[in-house]
Amino acid sequence: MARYRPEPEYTHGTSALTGVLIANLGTPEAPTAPALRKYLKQFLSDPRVVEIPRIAWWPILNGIILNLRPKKSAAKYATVWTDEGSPLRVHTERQAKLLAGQLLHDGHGEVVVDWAMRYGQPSIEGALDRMRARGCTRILILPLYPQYAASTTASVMDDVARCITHWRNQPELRFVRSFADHPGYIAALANCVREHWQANGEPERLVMSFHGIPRRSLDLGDPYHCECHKSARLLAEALELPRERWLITFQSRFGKAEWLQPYTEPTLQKLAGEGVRRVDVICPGFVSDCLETIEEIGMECREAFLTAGGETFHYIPCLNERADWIAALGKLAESHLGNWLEIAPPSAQERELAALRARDLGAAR
Ligand SMILES: C=CC1=C(C)c2cc3[nH]c(cc4nc(cc5[nH]c(cc1n2)c(C)c5CCC(=O)O)C(CCC(=O)O)=C4C)c(C)c3C=C
Ligand SMILES: [Fe+2]
Ligand SMILES: [Fe+2]
Repeated sequence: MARYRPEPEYTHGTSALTGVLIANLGTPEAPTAPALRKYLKQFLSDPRVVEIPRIAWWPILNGIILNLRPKKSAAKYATVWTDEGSPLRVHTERQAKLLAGQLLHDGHGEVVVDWAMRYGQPSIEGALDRMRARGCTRILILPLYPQYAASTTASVMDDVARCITHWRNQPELRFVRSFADHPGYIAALANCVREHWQANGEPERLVMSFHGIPRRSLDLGDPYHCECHKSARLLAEALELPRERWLITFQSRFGKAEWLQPYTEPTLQKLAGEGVRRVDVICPGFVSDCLETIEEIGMECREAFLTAGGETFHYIPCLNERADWIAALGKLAESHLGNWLEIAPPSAQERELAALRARDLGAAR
């Protein structure tokens, strides 16, 4: 096959459309050891995620991790799995559909919205191919990671670049790098906390737990740690919380190396030991509930806090499908779409011509 493949459909300049591609991490197909093995193999083979030289990492990954972890992780996934599937996948799909509705509501009905996962299905490659087939020549990539990290955001960017390497007619691309300080995102988080407190009363401490990364990444210049601190500070400011009532922690440590500190679970145990009776935990780095929030925070950390002498533990859910968050997501997308929104969508006649050309091209091949 030619290195640069023929375009599947002929798209003429004037029939070009604008698209938004929502991307998230990805999740196994089922809460089973074989599905986990496949997922973890792809995930943990990404050099953006594990920055250990291949020669040293392969034997550990294939010899130890992929033999032990799938079974253990599958059991954890089984505790959060729903009739519709993995929570992360369910929320991401719903968010993409709601974003399409929001853009329509905001008067941008001609924008194509699709969604994909960095690992597993639906893949970024498949989504980009679908968008190309629909005539998108301008694509905004919107990773659902509020804070930039090389292991997440940059990995999405790498994969998009890899996917279009073989395209002849490449799209114009834009990326949302991060939205850690986006006013709509912060306001939605604050509303979520306030509503929780109106219904359940206030805790002694609000713990803001973010997914960790290796400490070494921070030393090498990854801005993730800084962006987490910014989001947390802005959320505390929006809630008018005095400094002594909130704290930042990092969860989901993987392996033996040092990760960003302080760690979530030991901090909760320490708080209980110091006599703090009620904590609320929120995970502002995740916009969708998933294994790491429902199971790790809502189950494991709850247990750890209560066992250490704490009395009341509330996990405040992620933004998920909240209307204020979807409206913020719409604003975020619109601000990055910018002048693309001013380009007139193709007319019915232009679409018809493009379809005819595609047919002719198909016949000519
Ligand atoms: C091995 C290193 C890992 C790094 C670095 C890492 C960074 C990172 N991850 C998220 C978001 C999520 N991670 C999730 C699960 C998960 N993460 C790791 C490892 C690293 N993450 C593993 C091995 C797993 C799988 C579960 C397990 O076996 O423990 C999830 C949940 C996915 C789901 O299906 O529900 C999310 C979301 C961020 C934001 C991040 C860096 C900032
Ligand atoms: Fe992770
Ligand atoms: Fe975890």
